[in-house]
Parts: sequence; structure tokens; C-alpha cells
Amino acid sequence: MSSGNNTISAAIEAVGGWGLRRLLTEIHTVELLLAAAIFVAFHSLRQQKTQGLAVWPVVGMLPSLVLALRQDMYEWVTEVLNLQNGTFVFKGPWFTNLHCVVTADPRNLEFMLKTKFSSFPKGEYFRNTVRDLLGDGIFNADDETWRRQRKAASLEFHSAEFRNLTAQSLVELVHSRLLPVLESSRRAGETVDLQDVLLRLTFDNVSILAFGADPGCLSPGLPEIPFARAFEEATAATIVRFVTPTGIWKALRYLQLGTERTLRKNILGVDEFAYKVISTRKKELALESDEKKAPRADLLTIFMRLRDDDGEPFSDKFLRDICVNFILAGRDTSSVALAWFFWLLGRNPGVEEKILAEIRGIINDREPSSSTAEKDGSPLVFRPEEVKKMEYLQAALSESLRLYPSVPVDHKEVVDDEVFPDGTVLKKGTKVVYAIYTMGRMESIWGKDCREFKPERWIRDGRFASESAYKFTAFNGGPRLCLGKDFAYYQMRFVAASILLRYRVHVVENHPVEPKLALTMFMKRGLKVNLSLREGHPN
Ligand code: HEM
Repeated sequence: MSSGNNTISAAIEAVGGWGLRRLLTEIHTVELLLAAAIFVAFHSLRQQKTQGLAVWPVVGMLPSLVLALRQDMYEWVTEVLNLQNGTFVFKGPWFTNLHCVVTADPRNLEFMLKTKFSSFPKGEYFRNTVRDLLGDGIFNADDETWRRQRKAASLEFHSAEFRNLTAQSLVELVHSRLLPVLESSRRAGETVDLQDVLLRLTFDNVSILAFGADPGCLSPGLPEIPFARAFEEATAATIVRFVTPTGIWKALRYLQLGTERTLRKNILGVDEFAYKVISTRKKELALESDEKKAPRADLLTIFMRLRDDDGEPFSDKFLRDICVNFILAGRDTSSVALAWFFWLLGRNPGVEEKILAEIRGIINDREPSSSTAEKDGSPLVFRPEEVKKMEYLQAALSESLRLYPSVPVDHKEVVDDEVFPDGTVLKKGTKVVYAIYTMGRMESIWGKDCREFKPERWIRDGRFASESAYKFTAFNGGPRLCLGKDFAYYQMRFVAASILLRYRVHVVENHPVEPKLALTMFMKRGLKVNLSLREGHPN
């Protein structure tokens, strides 16, 4: 019996000892894991000081990015860049394409956009991601394909015919469409989304310049236009690709699922419009005799008359790409800029007064004989030479673009190993993001008052003075400077002056205004306004 008891206690001891040992081992393991976790967390968080953000094993800086999505992303980037003296390296999760260098340093911008221009193309990654929508158009092209289009389009943009077309189309769109739409909402006492109205205006305008065809988005009742809708949805679906691992969106495209299905459907919608216009134009041009050249100055007609390197006409697909790219470039950039401008004016009535004083002064300078057509009842239309004189308005628009650039971030991909002037080492293939929004809000660039809306900072000796394109990057810089810059300023001045002279724009109280996270800086919920007639307004 006793030997049996001994055996049991020996067994219990053996089991208990083993259990104890196991327990001790487990406690050790837990302790070790805990210690390792604390060390990793501590180390990751400590890196925040040197690298701007915590760097976690495997996922890199992704957690900080995900948390930032819940706040104003642009402000978050600005904060990090300010802490890091203008440049930081974003370390994405392993095996993803999220690694990049983010910079807001004007020296780096000049190096990338001008000095070493050919080392910093748009790159394979960008081209492959947007190719389905943009094809080989200027926005998506590098090297020779880009150079050829840039040269031809540049000649066109500076031609007298094109300038006439832009001026005429604006007069027509503003006086026959924009002002009547605004007037009818004023009369009805209705709130209007000014951003939406302006988007419609610039969509019609750029379609006229690119295709020589007016889709009619800005019409009474603000109708939905299939081409415009397809274009918008196709752009939105393309943007989704940038935040989806390449393998996944390619699989979805192959299987025709989700956003890839939406993209295909909407690209077909865009193509339907484009190819119809191309074939109609071809027929029209074929009917014209050689002596009586068509007076058309739209891009489509210009490129139809050109020949490629082999002396052949451009293919329909290439013509489609050219036009679609111009629409993308000029469709919403100036309208969102105007929306932010009107919002800023609402908060800075002193600036609005100065703009009005300038425009009224310009009208008063008209020859008495030609002083407005008001006497015979026709509307007051600004003339090109008057629009050019609106220098304070130009300063206010530039100031608005400094704070709310239509393209808030842009990117390049480096093709050789390079070193930025600030010492950042770039390995071949690195993606570089330049934070245009941040650049407008850096004390090191604009001084202590960088967050204030002060058009005066653009005025020297009473005249508008432009800034270096590497400091004020809203229109990009170097050889890829925005081709539509002069036109955009003209368009914005014409539209802003025509509205301000007639209406007071009241932003609806408590209407939430914040930027949307997109390639263009839309206001997330539009700009809801009410209009009232300005005292002494003309027709
Ligand atoms: C406020 C208005 C505008 C702003 C802020 C703006 C800004 C920009 C920016 C930042 C780029 C460089 C994009 C890149 O390469 O990634 C660009 C390029 C371009 N913009 Fe604009 N843009 C405006 C209006 C327009 C308009 C109205 C047009 C045409 C009618 C236009 C035509 C172009 C073209 C064709 C390019 C490509 C140039 C090239 O790659 O060589 N832009 N613009």
C-alpha cells in the first residue's frame, strides 16, 4: 500500500514538477514575447523621431497612414514634412508598392522637374495603372511620345486661332449658360452647389477646346450627360487602382469584377462619344475643299491635320487619347480652384472689395463711346485686354491656389540612382511624391504668415509678380509645366469677374467645407451657396 502511495506521490511530483516547469517555461515565453513586443513598439515609436513616423515590422509605416485616413490627410502630411524639414521616406509594408520618398523641398523640386528632368519620368507604374483610360496621351506619356504631343499642342495653345476659340467659347458659356443658371437659382431663392456648376462649365469648355464639341453639361436643370458621367466614373475607378495591389486589380480586370467592371463599362462610354466625334469630324474635313480650310482650332482638328513620323495620319485611337487627356487635364482643375477661391473670399471680404474696385476701375476706363453695351440692353462682356488687366484678381487666384492647389500631390519615378540636393538618396525605381499642398503651407518657403490668405504677397510695385515654379508648384514646373496655365488664368479671371460683378456669393452657414482625398482637390461636399444681386450690377 505504502509503496503504491509512494508511487502516486512520486508520480504527482513528477507531473507537478513537469507542470511547474512547463508553467515556468510558459511564463518565460510570455515574458520574452512581452519584452520583445515592448522593445519593438519602443523601437518603432522611437524611429518616429528620426524617420517622421513609427516603423513597424512587416507593415512599416502603414498603421500611421491608416490612422491618418481618419483625419485631414493633407494636413497630416504637412505636419510630418514640417517635422522632417521637408522630406521623408515612407516605408510601406513588405512586398507592396507603397514605398516612396515624399518631399516639399523647392531644391528637390527644381532638381527633379528641371535639372534632372529625364531621370524623373512619370514611370512604368503610373503608365500601366492609367493606360486603360488615358492610353498614350500627353498626361500618361514619357519620352518621344510625350515630346511629340507637347510640341504640337504647345504650338496650338499659343496660336491666335486657339486664343480666339478660348475667348469666344468662354463668352458664350458664361453669358448664355453660367449666368442664366445662376440667375434662375437666385430668382427661385434656391441654394446652388457652385462647385458643381463650375465643374459643368469647365467640362463643356475643355470639351469644346479638345473635341470642338459641346456636351452641354451646363444647361438649365443641370442635366446628367452620359459622356461626362462616364468620364467621371472611369476616372474614379482608375484612382482605385492606386490603392489596390497591382496583382489584385489585374485579376479583377481579367475576371471583370468590382471597380474593374465599372471601369470597362465607363471607358466604353467615353470611347463611344470620342469615336463618334472623330468620325464626324473626318467626314466634315473630307467635304471641305482645300482652298476653304475649316476655321476650326480645336485640338482634334489640329492633330487630324498633322502626320506621324512615317507621314501617316494619326490613328483614331491616338486622336482619342489626345483629346481624353486634355479633358482630364483641364476638366476640373480650374473649377475646383474657383470653388476654393469663392469660399476664401467669403472669409476675406476685404479682398473681395479690392477685386471689385479693380474690375470697376477697368470698366470705367472704357472709352465713353464704347463704354459697355448696357445702354442698348446687351450684357457687359469683359474683353480679352480687360481680363489681362485684372492683376489683383490674378494675385487672389494665385493665393487661393497656393493654399488649395487643384493638384495637391504629384509624383515621379526615378530611373537612375540619384541624390536629392537635400541629401536624400534615391535608388533607381523609387517613387517620389511631391506634396504641393504642403509647399503652400511651409514657413520656410512663405514665412510666418504662410497660412493666411494674402493676395498682396503676389503684388510688387503695384503689379502681379509671379513666383518660382519650384516654390509655387500648383502648375508643375520645368518642361512639363501645365500647358493650360495661361488659359486657366484667363478662364478663372473671366468667370470670377463676371460673377462677382453681378452677385454676392453667400456660402451657406455651417456648410462643411473640407478637401476630398482624390487626385484633384474637390470640396468633399461641394460649395453650397445662395446668391443675391450686387448693388449697381450690370446686365
Ligand atoms: C487652375 C487650373 C490648373 C491647374 C492648377 C493645373 C495644374 C497642372 C499640373 C500640376 C500639371 C502637371 C501634372 C502632371 O504632370 O502630373 C498639369 C499638366 C497639364 N495641364 Fe494643367 N492645370 C490647370 C488647368 C489646365 C487647363 C485648363 C488645361 C487645358 C485646357 C491644362 C492642360 C494641361 C496639360 C495638357 C498638362 C500636361 C502637360 C505635360 O505633361 O506636358 N491644365 N496641370
